[in-house]
Amino acid sequence: MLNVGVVTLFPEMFRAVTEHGVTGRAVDAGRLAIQCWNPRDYTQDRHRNVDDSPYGGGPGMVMQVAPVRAAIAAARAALPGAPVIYLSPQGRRLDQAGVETLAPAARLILLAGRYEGIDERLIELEVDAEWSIGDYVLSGGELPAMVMIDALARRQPGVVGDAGSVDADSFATGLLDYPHYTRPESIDGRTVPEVLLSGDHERIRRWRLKQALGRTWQRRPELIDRSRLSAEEQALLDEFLREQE
Ligand SMILES: NC(=O)c1ccc(NCc2ccccc2N2CCOCC2)nc1
Repeated sequence: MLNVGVVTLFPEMFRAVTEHGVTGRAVDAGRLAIQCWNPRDYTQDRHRNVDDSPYGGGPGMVMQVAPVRAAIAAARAALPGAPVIYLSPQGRRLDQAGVETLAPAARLILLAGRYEGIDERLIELEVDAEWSIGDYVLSGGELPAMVMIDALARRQPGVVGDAGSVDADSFATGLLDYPHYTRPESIDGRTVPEVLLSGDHERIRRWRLKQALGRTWQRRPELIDRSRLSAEEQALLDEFLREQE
């Protein structure tokens, strides 16, 4: 059971993961819980202000400490011991290995920033880890939080139907995915590779591994350390590359 507390000004956004697909079913099955805490509910002023002008000037506004800190405190009360993760461009780059390190956590609190960011003292006082989903700037931390929730939910037992499919997930193998096909057998004259119609499961396994290795070598060679490939993998990659010549 993965229990996630999210501190966000836009709780409605998280219906994207709680009401749809694999993550929506995980919520229904009680394998995933997402509860949002809105800093605006912890403001003391009539205008429910959560931002203010930046010291030192410059464009935009900065999220104030007090309302965010109070929302985090409420989340901590509901999720004792949960680490607080801040999604930001300054964070550690999230990859599948990073997902694996986070997956064992039963409880997490995710902090989604808006405006130009959050007062640095909030990060010093409350944040345990900063993570980034990639080197690009978004309008808020909500989509990165949902990316992390989805990736972590898939690692929870029973969330993804066929457990095998998670292990075979590309990146779970450290490789890109092999090509997938389904009916009809021919589309605009393009047919399905006959090996996939052969029923020969060993041949199909080898073909898929060859495709994964070849595509990874061609598109993301840095993901492959040839010295760590098995003899079979080396042979399949060579065969793929020969066929490409
Ligand atoms: N790569 C990521 O994981 C990622 C995460 C969040 C994010 N944005 C929210 C945010 C969070 C923290 C600091 C600044 C900001 N931004 C607020 C809007 O202005 C730009 C800076 N963007 C990209």
